[in-house]
Order: sequence, then structure tokens, then C-alpha cells
Amino acid sequence: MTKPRFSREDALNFHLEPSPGKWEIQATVPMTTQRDLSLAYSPGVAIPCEEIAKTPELAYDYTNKGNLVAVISNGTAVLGLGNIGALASKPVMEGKSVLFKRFADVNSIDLEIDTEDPDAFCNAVRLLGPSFGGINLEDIKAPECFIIEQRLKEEMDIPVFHDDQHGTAVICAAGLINALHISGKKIEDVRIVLNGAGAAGIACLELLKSMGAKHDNCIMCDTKGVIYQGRTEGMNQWKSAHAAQTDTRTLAEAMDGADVFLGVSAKGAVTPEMVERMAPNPVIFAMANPDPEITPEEAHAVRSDAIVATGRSDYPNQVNNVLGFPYLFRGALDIHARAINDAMKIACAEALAELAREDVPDEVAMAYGRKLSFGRDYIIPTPFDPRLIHRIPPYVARAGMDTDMARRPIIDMEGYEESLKVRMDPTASILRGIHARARAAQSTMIFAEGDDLRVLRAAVAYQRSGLGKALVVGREAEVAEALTAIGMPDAVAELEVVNAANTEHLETYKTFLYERLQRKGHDRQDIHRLASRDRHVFAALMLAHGHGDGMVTGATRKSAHVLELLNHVFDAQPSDGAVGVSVVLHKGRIVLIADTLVHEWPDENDLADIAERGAGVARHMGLTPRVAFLSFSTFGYPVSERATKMYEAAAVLDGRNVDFEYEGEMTVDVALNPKAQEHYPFSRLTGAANVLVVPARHSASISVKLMQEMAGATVIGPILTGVDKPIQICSSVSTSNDILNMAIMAACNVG
Ligand SMILES: NC(=O)C1=CN([C@@H]2O[C@H](COP(=O)(O)OP(=O)(O)OC[C@H]3O[C@@H](n4cnc5c(N)ncnc54)[C@H](OP(=O)(O)O)[C@@H]3O)[C@@H](O)[C@H]2O)C=CC1
Ligand SMILES: CC(=O)C(=O)O
Ligand SMILES: [Mg+2]
Repeated sequence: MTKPRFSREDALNFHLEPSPGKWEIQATVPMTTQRDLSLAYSPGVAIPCEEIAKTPELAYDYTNKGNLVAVISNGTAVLGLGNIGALASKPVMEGKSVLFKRFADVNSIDLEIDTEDPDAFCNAVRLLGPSFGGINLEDIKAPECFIIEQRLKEEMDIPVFHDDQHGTAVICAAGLINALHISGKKIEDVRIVLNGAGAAGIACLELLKSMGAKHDNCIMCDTKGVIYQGRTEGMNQWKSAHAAQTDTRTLAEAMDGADVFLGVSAKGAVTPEMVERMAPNPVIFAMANPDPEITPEEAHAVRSDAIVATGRSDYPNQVNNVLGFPYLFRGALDIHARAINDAMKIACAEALAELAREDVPDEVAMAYGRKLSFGRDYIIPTPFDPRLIHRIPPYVARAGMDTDMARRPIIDMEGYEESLKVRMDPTASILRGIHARARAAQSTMIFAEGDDLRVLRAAVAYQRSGLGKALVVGREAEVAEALTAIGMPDAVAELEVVNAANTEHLETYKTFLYERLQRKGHDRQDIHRLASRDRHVFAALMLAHGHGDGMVTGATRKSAHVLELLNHVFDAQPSDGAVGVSVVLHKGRIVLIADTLVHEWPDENDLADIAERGAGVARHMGLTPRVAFLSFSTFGYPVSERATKMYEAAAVLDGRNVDFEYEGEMTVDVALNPKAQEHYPFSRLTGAANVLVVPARHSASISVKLMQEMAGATVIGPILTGVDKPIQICSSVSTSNDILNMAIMAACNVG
């Protein structure tokens, strides 16, 4: 079994910070003035109430019902953990809610209902109907889940969808369509063994049979073995429907010569011996969570011809319902569906299977750090594929419309697909791309400030996330003590601690430093002190000598001071072409601001350099650069001496033949707002600028910090560019996550 890339405490901390749990609620309307209050609440709120009372359909217009799904569980079959109860299931349900938001912009709330009685459960859910556009039932054990879902579907006029049943079945079907495509077999001919006759198992087999699998070719097993005709022990009506006419009694016997194994049972239920006896090119979907029935390593060890999938994200071929429910509900909500029917499920499965067979665009490859192409290790799209959101819901919506499920059909399908494309926050995929590139680079990262707890957490996270090796500069005993104090004693053995006392390179470092500084007033004693006592200088020396691929520092000292120290080892002066670029992420927008670190008062030539560096960073991040030189005037008005260098900088670039758009001078609102740009039809910008070159370091700092404090923007940087090696300088208020982000920037050398 591959070791998870996180520890128990990582998982607990993830749920504890920044606030307990995984989501919170935000208002979408202004709530500042007396007027806001009287519109949002009494008396203004009475008007939409009256309208909805007259025309219930208007609830989709005047409330959040139409984009709100409840994830509801009683905690009786939580992943493969079993019946752990409603309260303990809450982390999974909160997780499902945030997946809805992240992947399909569906608002979702988790509700845990503390009863195992189907009647009580149904009553509770049915009465909640008016609040939601759909109900996602989750992790409710069989056979109660069948009764519950059936009854709620009859009683409610919105989609009720038990994801463990149908979500799993849809993804399993999509994966199987493609796995059989590769193994050259037909669904009508294959012998299928399915282990786990619960919610997921029954639904998977039902869907596959409706797609052509033959009843006589399918054997279903549970904890008692094969479900055969005439068996009485541990049976129910749903299992009986799939009872096979067979002499086999155990899973092992059933697997003999089988073409397909589908597991929705429990960890380790399948042995290598069972897999060994399967037919040529066997298909093995070991979908139990969190641990599969058999690992891909174990299966491949005995059958190199096997096509293997699991429910996990850390192996290729993740057959997990996360690929389905966000898009099924997106499509259903967008037609104000009454239900999610079989046609919509099959449309989803076919669309997913088709997408995996298509050429994978570079943006997906970039997000995964490797090129994916249809084959044994890529039979199903990956969950972070940005095409899913605009490719799958239209199929679901159309199938719903064709089968009379839509209260409000979509008229302009093309427009709908376009609206889905811009619906998701593009910054997420950009950050993911950078993350994946860092992972592919496997850089050894030097964390200079090993005495700082935030830095230690970031170093541990860097290494445990599989991004590469983390070297921490500090004293061994102090690092060990600090890690233990923050509840990470396991990390002591994982991290390599480096210092002047334990390196064999100190003399080499000192000689190098003396050569650089001997004519700048430093004697040998100063050099010794700098190299062996100053961790910023020591870390920079390691980097300069190739004893690490990048470095992160600055969490404990002011960045100007750190930059001064780094200049002892590297050439990072304004005259050397060094530039600091800060990345501001807010409400789905990404804007780079420069120079936030190096040039105090740049002239027009420096500003042109800064523009080029900024454009370079933008390109590295996967953006097409559009540079604006900012001022408080736009194209010469109001006239001001201070704006001169900003339009002159654009003229300097004219002479450099650069291959990106730039324009200036202009105010920041003109730069960022294409509507405002319409007043200047001669402008060379074809859209909102994404690289803002500001007149001086103070204006850079003010704008970045204002965005951070007032708007709550995420800021990465300043990213130091134009220096020989990847060095990133964090700010002293950085969190461990900010420091990790800087390490990731250094690792994929965006500077
Ligand atoms: N990859 C994915 O997307 C999904 C994976 N799953 C996974 O599938 C599993 C089952 O979930 P769900 O259907 O909701 O749960 P249920 O409780 O409804 O059903 C579990 C079924 O598995 C059977 N079972 C349990 N252990 C074994 C075993 N060792 N050998 C054979 N059969 C066994 C049970 O048998 P019996 O009837 O005899 O008690 C029962 O039929 C879980 O691990 C879950 O995480 C579920 C949904 C989605
Ligand atoms: C993925 C999922 O829903 C489960 O394992 O239960
Ligand atoms: Mg589940």
C-alpha cells in the first residue's frame, strides 16, 4: 500500500484550521446600510415572499433554492468505515459539500440526521424539500437506503439522488465502457463478479445490466460469499434480484475465469491468488474507500495485463463518484429538474467515457504534471480536469429536457456551455498547475529559517506533499524540540537539518564569500561570522553551490534586510535586473503587481525591465500577459510630471520589440475594467490587464497590502525574479501555507 502523503495530525489540522470544519456561509448581497437591512429583511423581504406564495416556481429566482443541494446522511455506511453514526459522519458530508462547490459551483449544506429508522429519516428529509433544489443522500447503508430513496423520490418534487448508489454506478459504467474498449471485449459477453451487495453494488450491477451486461454472466457476492439462487442467509429482495444460477459459493471460485471484478465492499477483500485466475486482460475496479479491495501494486504483481482502477486519488484511474455528482446536479439544477432519471445518469456516464478518449489538452497535462493519454492508466477523466464543468452538465441537462424532467428548459445550449466555462474560479486551476509542475520538478528546497514554527510546518508539508526534499537550516536539537512541541514528532526523522557545524562545505562557502566581499570591506572574520552564523547567507551559499535547487526565507526578518544579506551571495540588485512580483488572487481574478521588492523609485528603463519580468512570471503561471503601466492619470490627463515616466516606459518597450501587450499610462480602474477601456479605442490592450507595473515600491506595497487587508485577497509573493537561482522571500506575516506557496513558486522556478 502506498503511504498516504499526509499524517494523522495533518488530517486533523486540516480540519481544525483556519476554523473548525471545512466551510462557512457568506452573504451575496450588501448588508451595510439601513436600506440594505430593510430590503434583505423586513419589510422588503415580504415582497418576494408574496410573489413565491402566488407562483412557487419563482423560488428559483428569488431564493438560493435553485443552486442549493443538501448532502444528507445518517452515518450508517460511511465510506468503508461502516456504521459510525450521524455525528461522526459529518466530516465526510462537509467534504462532499465543498466538493459540490469546488467542482461545479453548487452551494451545498450537510445535514446529519440521527436516526436509523427509515420512516423518521424520510419524514425529516421530506419536510425540508422547499429549501433545496436537490437532495444528495450519502453513506446510508443497504437495504434501508433503497427504501428511503424510493420513498423520497415519490414524495418530493426535486431530484433525490443517493450518490453511493447511482453516482458510483455512473462512474463505474463510464470506466468500464473504456476499460472494455481497451481490452477489446463487449459488455454483452463479459463475465462480471461484483463484491459488495450494498448501496453501491446493487446500483452498479443494475446499471450495467441496463447497458447490456447479461444476468447469467454476473455473479454478486457479499460477506457470506456468492449470492446464488436459493440462498437464504443474509438475503433481501434487492440481493435476490441478482441471485445467480451457479455452483460457485465463494468469491475465489467466482473469480475463476472472470473478465471483470468490481469491488464496493471492504479493504483487502481480494487476494492476488484470486486475480491470478481471472481471464486475460482482466478489469479490476477495487473501489472500496478509503482502502481498496486490492492495491494496484498487488494486482499488477500477479497480472501485468490487468486494467486496474481504485476509488483513491493517489493511483491512476480514480473511479470515484466525485467525477459525477457535481456535474449531474449542475445539469439538473440548471433545468430546475424534478428528478435525476436514468437517461440523465447514462448521459453522464457516456459523456465521461467519451471525454477520457479525447486528446488531453495541455492545460490538463499542466495541472497533472504529466501528459495523459487514453490507455490502461487513463480510462477515466481526472477529477481536476477543467473540461468536466462545461462538458458534462450540458449532456445531463439535455437528457433531462428530452425526458420531460425540466421545469425550465435551457433554450440556448451554446450559451449555457459558455456560461459554464466562466463559472469556475480560474485561479484554482492556475494554482493547481503550478503545484503539479513543482511536484514534477522534485526540487530540493532549502528552508532558511528552521527556528520558526511556520517555516517548519511548511517544510514538513512540502516534503509530505511529495513536492521534493526539504532541507531545513537550523540546529538539530532545536528543530526536533520545535517539531515535537507542535505535535509533529514523526517529522523529526523525516526532515534533514543542515547547519554550519554539520556541513562538510563550510570552507568552500567561506572561500566563495571572501572572493565576493573582500573588496567590499569584509575581512575573513566577518566572512566566518556571515557564513556560519547568518542562516540567510548560509542558505544562499548552499544554493549557490548546488546543495539545493531553491530557497525560501524572509519569514522572520524584513524583506529589504533579507535581500541585502542575499546580495552577499547573489547579484540581486536593481542594476542586476532583479524584480519582485506579487501575485494577487481575488474573486476568481489573478493580477500581478510589480515591482514590490527591489526597485525603490524605478526610471522608465527600469519600468520597462519590470514589465518584461512581470510578463515572464505571468507566462510561467500559464497566463497571457497584458501589461498596464499605472498612474493616477490616463493617457496624459490630468497632466502631471509624476506620470511622465509611466508613459515613457511604454515608449521604451516600443523599441524593444517585446511579444506581449502593454499600454500606459492609465489608472488602475481602466487597466482592470474592459468597459472603462472602451473610452480609449486606440488602446493596445485587448482586455483587462493582468500585469500592473506601478510607479514605485511604496505604491506597490500600498496596493498589495490594501487588497490583502480590505478585500481579503490572497497574495503570493513577492516572487523574486531575475536572479540566477530560485530564491523566494516571504513576508514576516506569512502563514505556513504562504511559505509553502513560496516554496512551490521556487520549486517550479516561476521567477
Ligand atoms: N469509489 C466510489 O466512488 C465509492 C465507493 N464506495 C465504497 O464501497 C463500499 C460499500 O459502500 P456502500 O455500498 O455504501 O455500503 P453498504 O453498507 O450499503 O454495503 C456494503 C456491502 O458490502 C458487503 N461487504 C462488506 N465487507 C465485505 C467483504 N469483506 N466481502 C464481501 N462483501 C463485503 C456487505 O455485505 P453484507 O450484505 O453481507 O453485509 C454489503 O453488501 C465502501 O467501502 C465505500 O467506501 C461506495 C460508494 C462510492
Ligand atoms: C466515495 C464515496 O461516496 C464512498 O466511498 O462512500
Ligand atoms: Mg459515499
